[in-house]
Amino acid sequence: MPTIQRVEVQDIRFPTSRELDGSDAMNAAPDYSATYVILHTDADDGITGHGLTFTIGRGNEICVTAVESLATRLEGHSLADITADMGAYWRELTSGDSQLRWLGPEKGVIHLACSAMINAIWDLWAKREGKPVWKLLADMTPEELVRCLDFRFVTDALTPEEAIGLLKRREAGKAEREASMREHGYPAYTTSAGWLGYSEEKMRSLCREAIAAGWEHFKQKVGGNIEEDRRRARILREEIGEERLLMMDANQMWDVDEAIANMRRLAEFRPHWIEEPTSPDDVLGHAEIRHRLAPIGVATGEHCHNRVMFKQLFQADAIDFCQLDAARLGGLNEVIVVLLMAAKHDIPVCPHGGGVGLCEYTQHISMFDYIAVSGSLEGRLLEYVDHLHEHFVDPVRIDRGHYQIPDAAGYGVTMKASSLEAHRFPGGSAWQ
Ligand SMILES: C[C@H](O)[C@@H](O)[C@@H](O)[C@H](O)C(=O)O
Ligand SMILES: [Mg+2]
Repeated sequence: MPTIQRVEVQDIRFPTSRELDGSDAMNAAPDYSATYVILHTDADDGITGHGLTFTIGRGNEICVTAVESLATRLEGHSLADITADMGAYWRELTSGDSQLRWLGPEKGVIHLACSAMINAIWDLWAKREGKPVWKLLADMTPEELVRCLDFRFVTDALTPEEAIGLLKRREAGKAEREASMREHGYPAYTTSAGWLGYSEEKMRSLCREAIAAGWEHFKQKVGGNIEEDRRRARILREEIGEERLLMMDANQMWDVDEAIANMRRLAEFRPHWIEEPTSPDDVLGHAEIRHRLAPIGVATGEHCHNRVMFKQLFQADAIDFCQLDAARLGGLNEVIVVLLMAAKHDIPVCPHGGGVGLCEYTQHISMFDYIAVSGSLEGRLLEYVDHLHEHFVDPVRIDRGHYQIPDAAGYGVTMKASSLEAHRFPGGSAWQ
């Protein structure tokens, strides 16, 4: 097994704000960006580990600096030593340097940086095993998987022994579920038609294209002027009809009472869920909204920064859908802890997709979740956003609103060298 010799990090940005792709009420004009990590080893097999975390433009350079500050905690480690006890290494990277930990702890820029690095390790590991990450995980025994996890701060909700029990109860049927993923793929919804900055004409034509391509579930951005939200909801319902699902996403715009009042005015459009109705840190606020808005579901997670926050959201019965983020949690290890807690609480996980590379990551997470953790598709939909996939060596493949199982070895976010070159900030040609 090789030794990781060098952590390379790049500031990669895409000028998505020019077309208002990805725009919402809180994030008016994002430039989808990646703090992009490449792990170089001493092996002569040409294999490098690629990981990224997602930001929306300015400040990406801060995240790049955070990776540079953490790099010496990874350089010089052998992959074998890391993977032999990855739970221990995960804790070492996220908490081993108490001065750096002070910047979080386990949240914010420093945790985003850990995420990019940890996911790059998984990519390297899976590429060397010749497997996609979902398969690397699904082929592990419960004990091997649990050894990758750090249960610190969540043992009151989930112990390693319980986690092994949860995984064992899904061992029967794994092969059948894997076969079913290969045949049918994983069901998804699309956010691409509903960005807040899009005109009525653009929304209508994107809805029509999406329906023709087989999409059944749509998400709308809300949280602007409530009359405008209602107008856009009416347009979307006109286009998608009464039967297809419509989700709404307020991107944290409202106070608790405001969220309830506004959603009551949007209820006639029959939203399946309201996403990020308020501050992502307000666990009890989400519980209150959920209680008062039922049967409209409450969803959150793209800004939920660690397993402790998710633990509380589950314990407080605050959410109906867990939208964990592959690049905001501290990489795949922490994602799996959240998948297990969600399974214990019977909360469907519908990961946050989009950005740059998030769909490429989350397909592995949801397929692994189905095969080995939850064993169910009920209430579960992967998010799909139709931007920037052309920059990846192995982009996601969608057929009739379903993600097709990824076959390429690794964690999916290896970008084409030409794309990295063109989008390097500020020198790349996309920024001239
Ligand atoms: C700024 C981003 O595009 C967000 O609007 C996006 O992540 C969104 O919340 C989503 O749920 O996909
Ligand atoms: Mg969202």
